[in-house]
Amino acid sequence: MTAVELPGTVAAPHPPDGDVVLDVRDLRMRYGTVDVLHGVDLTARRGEVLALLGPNGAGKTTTIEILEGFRMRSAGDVRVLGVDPSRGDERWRARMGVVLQSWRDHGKWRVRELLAHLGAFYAPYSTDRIRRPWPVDELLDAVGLAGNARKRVGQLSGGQRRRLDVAVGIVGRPELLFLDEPTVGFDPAARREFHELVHRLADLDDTTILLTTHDLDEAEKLAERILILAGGRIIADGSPDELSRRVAGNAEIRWTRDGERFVHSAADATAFLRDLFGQYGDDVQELEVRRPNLEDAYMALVYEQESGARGSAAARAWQQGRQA
Ligand SMILES: Nc1ncnc2c1ncn2[C@@H]1O[C@H](COP(=O)(O)OP(=O)(O)OP(=O)(O)O)[C@@H](O)[C@H]1O
Repeated sequence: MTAVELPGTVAAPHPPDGDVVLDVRDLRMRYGTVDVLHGVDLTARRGEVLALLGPNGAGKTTTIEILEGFRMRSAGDVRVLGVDPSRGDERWRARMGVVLQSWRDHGKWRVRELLAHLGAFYAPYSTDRIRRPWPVDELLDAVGLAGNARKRVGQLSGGQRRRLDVAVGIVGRPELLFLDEPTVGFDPAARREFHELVHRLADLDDTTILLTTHDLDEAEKLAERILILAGGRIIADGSPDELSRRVAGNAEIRWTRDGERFVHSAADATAFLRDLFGQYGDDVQELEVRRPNLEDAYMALVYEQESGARGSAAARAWQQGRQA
């Protein structure tokens, strides 16, 4: 049967595609009288890594908490692993992993025992394809906590504690993993190891990962798709390269000649360099070409959204003033 869209209806039917892990249409959230999400649309497929970016207070945590089933949405159509999160049961929950921003209080437990204990909850949900839970020693190795297995949780450093949070999130071998600012407090080596772990989960285990971060460099390294949430909507959805190209700014070219420094901004860097070398040849030294990156794209898109919102708020205020 073909679905017919009636005038006035918005929600399209969810596609019967086993590969679609997240399917969100027109998600809305209101706290009291304040609308935070105005109609968020997003989809994710099996094995995709998505980074959800946006300014403070944009609604990233709210969105993730709704998808996890922790928070009830105000409106919209949401399917997570084919299920409406407000109706998810234990079997559904066992297929998801969550690493929240806040710490849980497991202070007196020892690391190894805690993971073994939590892992036991997942054993009944083991399948032929996915053996649950993740064996504790392998898991400790994977998150870089093997040397701290006997420590009490309360004795861990901030970064070690965050690694434990990640271990708790993945002990059930989730098909879908939510990571809310996962690397806050990580030193550079821990951050790199964590990035390898994320690639391993996505590539080898086909885990779909939705993460939030304010570290755009991390987003660029980890995610094949970037979603920018601003003004209560997803204002951009694409690969880091696609987003950078969308706000195609000029390339910045730096060089020195006879000990003097030069900086030039050019729309067509290749043509400019051809001319530069044609004119000065070997005298051009210490050449650097910097193209717009994800950070430039993010700043431009969020600025555009915010100045548009300020513009329309001013227009509304002006209109109301005229009507008063
Ligand atoms: N329980 C709540 N009750 C009322 N308002 C809330 C509640 N939780 C969040 N908010 C508000 O909703 C908005 C979105 O918050 P949220 O934590 O989802 O944003 P975020 O994008 O995750 O921010 P950050 O980057 O700072 O972590 C904020 O204005 C926040 O104050």
